[in-house]
Amino acid sequence: MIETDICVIGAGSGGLSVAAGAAQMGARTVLIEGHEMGGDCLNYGCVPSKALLAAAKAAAAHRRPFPGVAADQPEVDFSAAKDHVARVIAAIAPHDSQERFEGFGVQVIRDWARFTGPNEVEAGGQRIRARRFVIATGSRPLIPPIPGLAETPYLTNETIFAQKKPPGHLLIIGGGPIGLEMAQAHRRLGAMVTVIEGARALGHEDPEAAALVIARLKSEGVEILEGVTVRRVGGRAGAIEIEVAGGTILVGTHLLVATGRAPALERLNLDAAGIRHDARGIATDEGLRSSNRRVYAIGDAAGRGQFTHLAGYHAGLVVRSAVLGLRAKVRTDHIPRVTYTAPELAQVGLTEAEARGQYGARLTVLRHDFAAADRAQAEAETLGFLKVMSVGARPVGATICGTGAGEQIALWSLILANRMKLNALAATVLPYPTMAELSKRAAGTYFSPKLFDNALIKRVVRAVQRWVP
Ligand SMILES: Cc1cc2nc3c(=O)[nH]c(=O)nc-3n(C[C@H](O)[C@H](O)[C@H](O)COP(=O)(O)OP(=O)(O)OC[C@H]3O[C@@H](n4cnc5c(N)ncnc54)[C@H](O)[C@@H]3O)c2cc1C
Ligand SMILES: NC(=O)c1ccc[n+]([C@@H]2O[C@H](COP(=O)([O-])OP(=O)(O)OC[C@H]3O[C@@H](n4cnc5c(N)ncnc54)[C@H](O)[C@@H]3O)[C@@H](O)[C@H]2O)c1
Repeated sequence: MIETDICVIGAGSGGLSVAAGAAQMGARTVLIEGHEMGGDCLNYGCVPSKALLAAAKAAAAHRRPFPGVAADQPEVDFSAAKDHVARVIAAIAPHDSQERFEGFGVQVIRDWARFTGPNEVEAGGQRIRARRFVIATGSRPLIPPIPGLAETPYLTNETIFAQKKPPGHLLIIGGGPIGLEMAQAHRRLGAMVTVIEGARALGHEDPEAAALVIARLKSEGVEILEGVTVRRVGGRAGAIEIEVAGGTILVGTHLLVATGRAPALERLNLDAAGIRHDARGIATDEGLRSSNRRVYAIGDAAGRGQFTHLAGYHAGLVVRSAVLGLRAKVRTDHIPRVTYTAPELAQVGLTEAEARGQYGARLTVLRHDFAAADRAQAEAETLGFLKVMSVGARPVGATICGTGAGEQIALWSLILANRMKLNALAATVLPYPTMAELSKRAAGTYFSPKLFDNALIKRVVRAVQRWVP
């Protein structure tokens, strides 16, 4: 029997942050991981996908004609690109390693944890009793009940990055962030790619921004079928067949299923601890506590969104509450998200449609095309736009679509997180020429009519000019 202050289940983005914080602040901490340290993000998610996209971007840069520079046909070595992916994971892995966490004083147990009572779990042949538990078990691929799928070889995010040979023709079911990032990466690395999306690709995103991404992928040769129902899947490795509504049969060599994620809760025996949950995740209050007050849930397992930075944010709140005994209240209005296709699609706060629904006529949308930025002209990267949703001078959301959107959204994340007004940007001096200037220009667009189309100001200026020596 181990007695501890904090027991964290799952050593991924969320669990590692809680364990590191708790142990370094002096709480006795146990961390239980059933599979690989680092969780999905490091091993099967963000890290390998961004590394593969980076290799694909390098290939695309060769193909891109630039004024005065001829494009060429790059020689793509798919297996070397995969070696890059493995190297990146290996470079980051020590940061998430058992040794590093043991160095912080965390007791790490490598096994699957299951609750045996309201304040006890079992793992590695030991019983662990804790004052507080944190469930950070992440999510797994949600596999839809498509006839024939279970009998057909298919890939998910857990297996695609280990493929060393390039797929001849990759069929992807699902046009969300996973589907589209993998579609572009594989297309740029030489594969034929077909995406079959049942509804709208990137359907949660601003439609104008999603359309820009989809148009670019199509122009690079990715076939994207939207509003298409998959009726049946069949075939064998190297010869996959997908029958869609209408009877058309799509043929490819490999199949990737990217149709969403389900919280990974099955091994936890949650009922033994009285922890309420449903298909979306563990039910939590605004302090991230479950129906069992000793137990918190964070990250993908909490069903409030699936991002590494969200899991990290949850972890910070739990350290505040469970370790320091302070009040913690979760916010959602300042969480950004980025789809790392080219162009990137970045969002923080409300989209235009959401903001219109909430604020109606009080909403002002400040919009600028990338082409308006001198830097975009210099880089020949003029495709894209920035849109800021503002109620009065208080921004409630920002959408950026284009090269570097994921970096540019940081400014708006800062503004929304700190509930700053557009005045803060107007008072900021940004270096010229940068893409960030577009953000400042959005603030300028809000204030200029108030300054330049204002009869009172004109009268004041005339008076000042008359009387001031
Ligand atoms: C292909 C892909 C690309 C992605 N790209 C991005 C991105 O670019 N940016 C971004 O922000 N997010 C991205 N995500 C999402 C991101 O990976 C997740 O939101 C994040 O990993 C969630 O962190 P977590 O701590 O909740 O879970 P995880 O990081 O998945 O960690 C959960 C851990 O718990 C362990 N576990 C599960 N059950 C038990 C048990 N009973 N006992 C012990 N251990 C257990 C698991 O083995 C796992 O290691 C991506 C996801 C995928 C699939
Ligand atoms: N860049 C990032 O931050 C990043 C990258 C990848 C994943 N993620 C996270 O992981 C989550 C999961 O990604 P995802 O792309 O798997 O899920 P998703 O839920 O975002 O998208 C899945 C898509 O599949 C479609 N779909 C579902 N069933 C289908 C069917 N039977 N036939 C055809 N289409 C079907 C849905 O309509 C949807 O558009 C994301 O929502 C995100 O939170 C983040």
